[in-house]
Amino acid sequence: MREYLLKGLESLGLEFDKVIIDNLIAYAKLLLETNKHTNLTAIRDEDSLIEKHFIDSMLLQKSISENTETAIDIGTGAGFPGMVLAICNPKIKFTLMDSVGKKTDFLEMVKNELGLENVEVINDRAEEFIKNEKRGTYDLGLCRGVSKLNVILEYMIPFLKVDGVFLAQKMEGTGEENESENALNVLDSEIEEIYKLELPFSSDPRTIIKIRKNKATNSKYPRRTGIPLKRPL
Ligand SMILES: C[S@@+](CC[C@H](N)C(=O)[O-])C[C@H]1O[C@@H](n2cnc3c(N)ncnc32)[C@H](O)[C@@H]1O
Repeated sequence: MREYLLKGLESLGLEFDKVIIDNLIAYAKLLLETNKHTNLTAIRDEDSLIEKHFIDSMLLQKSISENTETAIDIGTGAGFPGMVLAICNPKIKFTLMDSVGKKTDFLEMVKNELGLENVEVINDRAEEFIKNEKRGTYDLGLCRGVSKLNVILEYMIPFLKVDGVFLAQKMEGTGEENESENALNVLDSEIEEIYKLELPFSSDPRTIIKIRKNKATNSKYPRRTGIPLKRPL
């Protein structure tokens, strides 16, 4: 598992010290172990887990600005991409949020086992947690596999500081950016870059959409819990 991870990182041009690699491996082992009795991910094979969850999360690493102090991962599930990036970036404070308790219980266990002081785990929905004085407080937003772009924009943009960045991970060719024009306008945000990338072993294509928040968000967003999904902007 370690060799496979190191080979993947090398092909992305990334290098981390031994403590970080040890933590990533310990996290992967905890996930494989916990997944035997609690369903956290459908990926059970070690190499696929490393490529499709760990390396996939690290595709974002080079897009994280050096000035980033705070990050939020909405719908982090078993910690992708947020827990991986928290381990790789110990100086950034990460909030890892999910509405499903068994997932946040697992992340709390990983945080404690690895002694990760830069990680806060929250069991809540984005539309509720925003009420906790968290509006406009994050430099970086992360979200993978939660919903369509026009839905997750409404969850995410209110959390970001003005000038903050949302790095949305998408499968290639969904064209969701075309359906998101209204959401981007209403939330005073714009697409700055679209990166087309590949996973190193399977060559599966991946897209990262870099979105910048330009102005403070109107306090009516996000709308009530469930509405962003039911009636996307
Ligand atoms: C398909 S999983 C993706 C998990 C992880 N990001 C990944 O890529 O492996 C989507 C997750 O988003 C969470 N979720 C969906 N809507 C949410 C919301 N409004 N607030 C917080 N979490 C949400 C679900 O509980 C679920 O764990």
